[in-house]
Amino acid sequence: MPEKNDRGPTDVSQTGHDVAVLGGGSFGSAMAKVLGENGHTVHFWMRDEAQADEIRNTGINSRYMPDITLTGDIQPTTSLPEAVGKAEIVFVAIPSKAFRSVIRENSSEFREGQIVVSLTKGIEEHGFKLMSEILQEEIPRSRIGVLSGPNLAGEIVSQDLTATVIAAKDPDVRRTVQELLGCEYLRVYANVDVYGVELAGALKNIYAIVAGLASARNLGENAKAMLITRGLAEMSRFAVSLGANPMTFMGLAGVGDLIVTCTSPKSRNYRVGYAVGNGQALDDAVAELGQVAEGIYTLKLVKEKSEAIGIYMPLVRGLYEILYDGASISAVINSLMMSVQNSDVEFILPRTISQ
Ligand SMILES: NC(=O)C1=CN([C@@H]2O[C@H](COP(=O)(O)OP(=O)(O)OC[C@H]3O[C@@H](n4cnc5c(N)ncnc54)[C@H](OP(=O)(O)O)[C@@H]3O)[C@@H](O)[C@H]2O)C=CC1
Ligand SMILES: O=C(CO)COP(=O)(O)O
Repeated sequence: MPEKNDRGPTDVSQTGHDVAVLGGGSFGSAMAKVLGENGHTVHFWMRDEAQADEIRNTGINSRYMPDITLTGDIQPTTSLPEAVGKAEIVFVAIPSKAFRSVIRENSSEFREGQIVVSLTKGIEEHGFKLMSEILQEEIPRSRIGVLSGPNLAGEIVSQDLTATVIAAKDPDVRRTVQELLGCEYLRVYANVDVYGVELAGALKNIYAIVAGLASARNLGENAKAMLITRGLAEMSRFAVSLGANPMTFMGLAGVGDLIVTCTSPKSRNYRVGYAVGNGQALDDAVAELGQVAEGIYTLKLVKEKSEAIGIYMPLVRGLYEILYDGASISAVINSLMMSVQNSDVEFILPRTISQ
């Protein structure tokens, strides 16, 4: 007899499903809160016993979400096999650097046909793998989805109106996630371009750092609009060259997420850029943040990859020079402004090839 959730359409028409959230940081907490409020039993895995005890006893995750109480049936655990074993659907909010090792060490716990959704917006250092590709490699018998969009955790836990995107090839995965997460303050839109949605979420972190930096330097509102729009041109050029659908970048996971992280100090990547723009060393800015800013790693990987495949990414190159080569911010800005003037929308008018 197949297990309850092993095959066929998943029945989420009723509330009260068992779900797992892996990762006890800001976003794991935000998603656990939504799922708990939506009436589901949340097996909430984190590696720190003291943190699990605190949430069990008080409903508060004081390190990452000190002002929020998690309500509903939230069951913190430090046993990943227990969380995954009890869950019909698993959401993974582990930073990209640790994503593969956590999944690999526990790969035998995932069941055939189990829905596993990545919430992580990053790229693996070796091999330029996205999280859905890691899931495909490590737990190939699961059904994989990716959630991405303009989703600041701090706003979701305050029930501020939010929209997100579930990307999956399998329509049952899309429908299941829409029904599990959707509520009066959260709308879940669907996409089939898994690679594009996922890559957009990772790439926009780079431009959030750029925008924070520009804001610290008081470059003005026109400059902000220029950076966001040219960031969009650059990230879609790169992603399309790797097989993403350009139209995905017009959606919530593309321009939507770019807008929120490039305009809000609530974004950690923006905050890192802002601190560096004010003269703080990158390492100090990251240490002060105390949470993950995926963009600082993604930047290195995208710079390398874009050079390897010959894709022009002047903002990536300029930010890299500032963060990792000690270039002066004003020199980089000057060089960007004085480079060859080119096409606005290159899907309409191809770029003049000149680096
Ligand atoms: N916060 C947000 O607004 C959003 C975040 N995301 C994405 O979600 C992902 C997670 O980010 P977020 O929750 O914000 O990050 P945080 O920095 O808030 O938390 C990171 C979490 O990951 C855990 N962790 C780190 N390394 C390991 C490991 N080796 N094994 C197990 N757990 C580990 C940390 O545990 P510990 O405390 O024990 O170190 C902590 O619980 C990122 O890719 C981010 O881009 C996506 C949308 C919105
Ligand atoms: O991805 C996010 C919002 O959509 C969160 O951005 P930060 O990681 O920069 O905080």
